[in-house]
Amino acid sequence: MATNDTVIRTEGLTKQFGETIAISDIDLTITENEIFGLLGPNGAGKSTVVDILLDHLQPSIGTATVLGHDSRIESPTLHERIGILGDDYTHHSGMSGIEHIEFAIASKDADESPDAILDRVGIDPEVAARPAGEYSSALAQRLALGMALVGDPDLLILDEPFSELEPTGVEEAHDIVREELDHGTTVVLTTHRLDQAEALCDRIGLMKDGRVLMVVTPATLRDTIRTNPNLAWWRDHSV
Ligand SMILES: Nc1ncnc2c1ncn2[C@@H]1O[C@H](COP(=O)(O)OP(=O)(O)OP(=O)(O)O)[C@@H](O)[C@H]1O
Repeated sequence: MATNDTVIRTEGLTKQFGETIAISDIDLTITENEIFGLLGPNGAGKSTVVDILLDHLQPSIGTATVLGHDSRIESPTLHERIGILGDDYTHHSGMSGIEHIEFAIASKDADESPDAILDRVGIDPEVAARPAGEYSSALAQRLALGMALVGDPDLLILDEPFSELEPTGVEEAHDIVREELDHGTTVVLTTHRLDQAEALCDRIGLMKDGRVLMVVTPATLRDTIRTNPNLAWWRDHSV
């Protein structure tokens, strides 16, 4: 049974695209105030899980409940409680960085200072005034993280959020995610980087071929991978 502090619950979650089974029979319970990672190789099904949680996709079978709402039933206010950094984020090339943050603030009916958000993600005012079309991929990902932080979300969903960042940027982004957790935000993130999941997450779901093979803690992650014959992929791809 789900408890009061359950933020996300999936039961038998399955998604098929034609002949391809993208995810199969996924049961997950993610609770308040944790950073939960979905760790797996390309094609494991991480983004499909995220897209169902965000109601961007409908499951073929099974259910997902997010902040108490069935993901299949549209909720007009749920988006205001969730911060999203998708793996396919795009910016409007003619709009400046600060205009993107102002747009996110307006769309969430939030009351925040764009400058404070930009400062948190390390974009200085001069850069924020430039069109996002001129941004490097790392800067664009910082801006996307900033947009996700708008509105002090109860839930942050981050799909490969650090893929474009340089090592110091990754460290800074980890700090931001931990600060969000300290403010009571639950975080779900996907990554294919074992070291990043280990450094940041409280619990980690190991995904491969559309299944969550097991859920481990960072403390047990490497030992589990070393000793479990079903987890050979991670042994060969440990960073
Ligand atoms: N719209 C779609 N149509 C057909 N197949 C899809 C679609 N979306 C995903 N898939 C397939 O479903 C499987 C899971 O893909 P998914 O993108 O969820 O994996 P992932 O773990 O997020 O990988 P990546 O890190 O590469 O995004 C893959 O085999 C993928 O090709």
